[in-house]
This record gives sequence, structure tokens and C-alpha cells, in this order.
Amino acid sequence: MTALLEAQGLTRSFGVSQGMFKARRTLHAVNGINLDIRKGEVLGIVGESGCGKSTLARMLLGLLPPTAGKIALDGQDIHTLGRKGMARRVQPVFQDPYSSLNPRRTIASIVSLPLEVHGIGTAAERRKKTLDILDKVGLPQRFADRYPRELSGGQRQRVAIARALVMNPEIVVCDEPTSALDVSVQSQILNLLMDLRRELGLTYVFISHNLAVVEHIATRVAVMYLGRVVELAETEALFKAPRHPYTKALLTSVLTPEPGAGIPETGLGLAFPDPLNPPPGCPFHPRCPERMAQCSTITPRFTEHGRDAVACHLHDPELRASTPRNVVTLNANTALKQKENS
Ligand SMILES: Nc1ncnc2c1ncn2[C@@H]1O[C@H](COP(=O)(O)OP(=O)(O)OP(=O)(O)O)[C@@H](O)[C@H]1O
Repeated sequence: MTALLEAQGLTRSFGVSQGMFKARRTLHAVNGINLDIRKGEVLGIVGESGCGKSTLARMLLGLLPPTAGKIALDGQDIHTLGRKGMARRVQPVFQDPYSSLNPRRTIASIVSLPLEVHGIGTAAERRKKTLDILDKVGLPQRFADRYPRELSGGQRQRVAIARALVMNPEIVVCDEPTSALDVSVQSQILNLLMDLRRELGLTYVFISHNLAVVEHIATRVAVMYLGRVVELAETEALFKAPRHPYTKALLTSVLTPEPGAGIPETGLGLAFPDPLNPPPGCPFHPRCPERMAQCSTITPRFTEHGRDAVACHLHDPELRASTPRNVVTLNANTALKQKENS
């Protein structure tokens, strides 16, 4: 598969002030990510709250400029495409269908707005296209003249999907598209997204903290930790045989949407690190049950393993071969005890 959207060294930092008399500090929300999104795939992006998923999504959509690195769409720097050029080809579906739809506009006017903004078609053509799209997302055409408040959460998310599709984009970036919905409605929306992908040949970037959802929908998965991708693998391989200790921990946990709440039920014990003060070396090492001596000083390289890749010294053939005697493997309890004693 060829890369449709490609991120190179993608970085986004924010200046954060910590009170009146303290100097502003820099928070690297996304830190040097290389990622190719291939035509027709569903690239799942997972990781704890605060690891940088939404910041990455906003950059891929062209809504937030990177502080370093670049993104290319079909080989062309998205900077040169501009917001409008990007909006024709890459569209978002966000988490909250309550706040993302203008309450004062009718459904038809919400869905057709992108066409109007881009000056596409006559009013009659736009109306027809809007009704067709409502049909495609499973909403009765009579909803066209209703307002968001008259619709349920699931119906509103269908409107948000219709609005994303009305421009015939190639890529849809879905940021937690089912997280705000009732469980009973979530699978309907997921099935709709999958049907639309098949029918329209779409490519999805699918962000979720829900691993079961990602396993169901993604063809490939990128696991993020503190602004970096630490593992990238085909979905089946990732869920069957995760390589990175963090991925392994994620698979045995249920992530909470609360920032800073850490990974519950993993046995790792230690909380999510302060993004303003990330640990040296491998950012995961203080929580890692398999950490080795070099993990606290050397940042792991991203090494390829067949079609997959991982950033972990345990899987770096060069480093493993060169430092066999340095290796000190700690289990989760030892790591926890060390933390308690320090
Ligand atoms: N505008 C901003 N100014 C300062 N810090 C920010 C800003 N936006 C995001 N951050 C910080 O960047 C980091 C990554 O945030 P981001 O929202 O991308 O994470 P996330 O993985 O999407 O989390 P969630 O699942 O909670 O949405 C967090 O530490 C967050 O506090």
C-alpha cells in the first residue's frame, strides 16, 4: 500500500505557564513522530489520555500547525494546500456530537455548509447532495429541516459523519467518535463507519482509548506514549503478540479517559509521568516491568520487524547484541519496591 498521508519528524510543543512568577515551560505534546497512513487502511491510534492523540489528529487535519516536522498528502506538503485544500481531502469526526453541531442551524444547513464554504454546486444541487448523504448515513430525509436538539446522540453523530463525507474526502480522521455515545449506539456507529469505508473507499485514522473498538475496526495500530509512537503493527499481530512492554500493559488494562489517572489494573503501579518533565532515555522506563540498564539513559530507536516496528531496547538487535552483560531486567514488583524506597 502507498502512503497517502505521511508525517515526518512531526512535533508539536506548547508553552505552559506555571504561575505568575515562574518561567514558561515547554510541553512536547507530540514529539518527532514518523507515520505513514496508507490508502484504504484504518490506522488505529491508542494510548493513555494525554499521550498526544488529539494533538496528532489536529495536525493531520491541518487544523494545528506543527512546531517541527512536516506532513505530506500524496507527496505534497499540506502547508502548501492550505486549510481549504486540506478540507476537501481530509475531514474530521470528533467525539462530542453535542458540541460539534451548531444548535441554531438545521441538519441540512449543517451538512451542506462545507459545500457552501467551498462554493460547490447550486443551492438545489447542494440540497440534493445533502439528502443523498443523509440517506447514506442512515438518517431519514425528513430530518433535513430539524435541529440538532431534536436528535439523539447517535443521530447527531450520523449528522457529523454526513458533514464529513459531503465533500467526498479521501481520509476521515475520527477522534473518539463513539466515546460520548451510549454503549448500545456505539456499535451501530462503528458498523456505519465500516460500511461507508467499504462503499466509498475511505481511509481512516481512528483514535480511541477503547482497545476493543480499535481491535474491531483498525487494520493497523500505532501505540502512543508521551508524544511518541512506541509500536506500530498490523492489528492482528499487535493483539496476538505485542512487543513493547507498554503495549502489553495496555492490552491487560482498561484505559480511563481521565488525564493523569494512569493505567489501571496493569500491575505497573506507577502513574503517568509529568509531560513537562519526561523521564530521560526511554520515556516508559520508570513504569516498565522489563527495563534494563540502558533504558534510563538511551532513547530507543524505532526498529523494523517485518511489517511492524517498535521503539524498545529489548527489540533492538544492535543494542541487545552489544550490551548483553549490562542487562538488568526488573519485574513489576521490584520496580514498584524501588520506587517506594526511593
Ligand atoms: N493548547 C494546549 N496548551 C498546553 N498544553 C496542551 C494543549 N493541548 C494539549 N496539551 C497537552 O498536550 C498533551 C497531549 O494532549 P492531547 O489532548 O493531544 O492528548 P490525548 O492523548 O488526545 O488525550 P485525551 O485522550 O485526554 O484527549 C497533554 O499533556 C495536554 O495537557
